[in-house]
Amino acid sequence: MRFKANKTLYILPLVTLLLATALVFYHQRFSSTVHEALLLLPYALAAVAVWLSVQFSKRQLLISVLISITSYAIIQLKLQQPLSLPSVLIAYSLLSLWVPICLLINLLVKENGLMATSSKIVYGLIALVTLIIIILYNSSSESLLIWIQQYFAPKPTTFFILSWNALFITLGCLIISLLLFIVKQTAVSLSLVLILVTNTLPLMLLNIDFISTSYLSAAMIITLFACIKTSHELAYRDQLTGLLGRRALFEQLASISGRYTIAMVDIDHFKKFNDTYGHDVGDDVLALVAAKISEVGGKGLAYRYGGEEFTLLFPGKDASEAAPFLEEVCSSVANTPFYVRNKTARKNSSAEHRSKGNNTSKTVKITVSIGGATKPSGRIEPEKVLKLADKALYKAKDSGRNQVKLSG
Ligand SMILES: Nc1nc2c(ncn2[C@@H]2O[C@H](COP(=O)(O)OP(=O)(O)OP(=O)(O)O)[C@@H](O)[C@H]2O)c(=O)[nH]1
Repeated sequence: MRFKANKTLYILPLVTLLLATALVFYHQRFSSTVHEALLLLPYALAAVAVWLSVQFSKRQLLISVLISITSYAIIQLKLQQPLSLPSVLIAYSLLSLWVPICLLINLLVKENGLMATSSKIVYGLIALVTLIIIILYNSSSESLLIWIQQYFAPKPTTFFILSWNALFITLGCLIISLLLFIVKQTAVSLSLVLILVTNTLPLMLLNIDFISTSYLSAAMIITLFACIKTSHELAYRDQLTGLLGRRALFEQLASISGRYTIAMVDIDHFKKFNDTYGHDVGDDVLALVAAKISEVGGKGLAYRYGGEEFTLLFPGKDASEAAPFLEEVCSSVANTPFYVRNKTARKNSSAEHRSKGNNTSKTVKITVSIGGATKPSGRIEPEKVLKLADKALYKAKDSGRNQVKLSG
């Protein structure tokens, strides 16, 4: 399922990051009781974030939360002493390696739910990395200390104390997470970028008071936001087409005070199409038509109404103003060829068949009929406007399909 990012995707995470930064600067103003309570905040938020990521079966979010909270606990329990102490130095250096490596493994394996085989591989790899780190930490060997000091020792005299090597690994991870976000543009992929940032800042600027509490609380809030956004998408988006569904349409209609035009769009002879090529090919056609419909101009909003019916909504426009955009949608669908292999070819698509070039792929023309209606003046229920648009749609069907008819 893929949903294009909109502005709301960025606002809450950015506000959270700003608040976390403000907390770093102004935390001294709080009383010691508030201070104590804030130290526990990441744990409380992590508990809720773990619960929600399990509910939504989001392995990437769950692992990110667990890594973030483990990092926070280690910073609080082990790294509140001078880095010049060998055990603190080793703990810091190993943590600065463990966090980006685990986040990278989590990021690189596609999200397929908590119990998918790919997720089990992620759990196994992270467990292995963690085990190696624990063994290294407990080995207390001289050679380990020398190796760490050579490659991953913090730079206590500089502002950013993270070693160059750890920084390079983190930057590599950041670039990959940014690329994934650019491609996917989802709340989850954005949260994975920001979780990496909020985990890295406390390690880079460890000497700044309250930095881990602030930014790792932010990491948890960003995860919670991604979970909530995911649940919202599940409730409002149609999975097959990625369009908003009927619930979103009625909420939008309830919020429009002025005039608007509604158009019902219906695929022609879709039953015959399903019967000839099968339901799966029918689903592909629905997705193709949805993609065309969502390109509508005139600030029209596209929804999947249900089945093979779609709705276009033009706030502030009457039917004559919306008509050119409806005509455009109608001809754009009709002019887009749909490639399909017929039913028998799909069934018999054995290697032998394909090697003989017996792949009977053919082009099918898909058309839609559209009926539009403007909200009449006065207090009119949206359902009544939808009925008028439906009547106009029947007119378009009766007049030979592949055309637009307007009510009245
Ligand atoms: N593949 C697929 N088919 C669907 C889906 N939802 C509804 N349909 C099918 O859409 C078809 C609707 O057919 P009808 O309402 O009889 O209309 P039509 O065949 O499109 O004919 P006209 O509207 O008169 O041009 C039925 O065969 C439904 O099974 C879906 O999500 N996927």
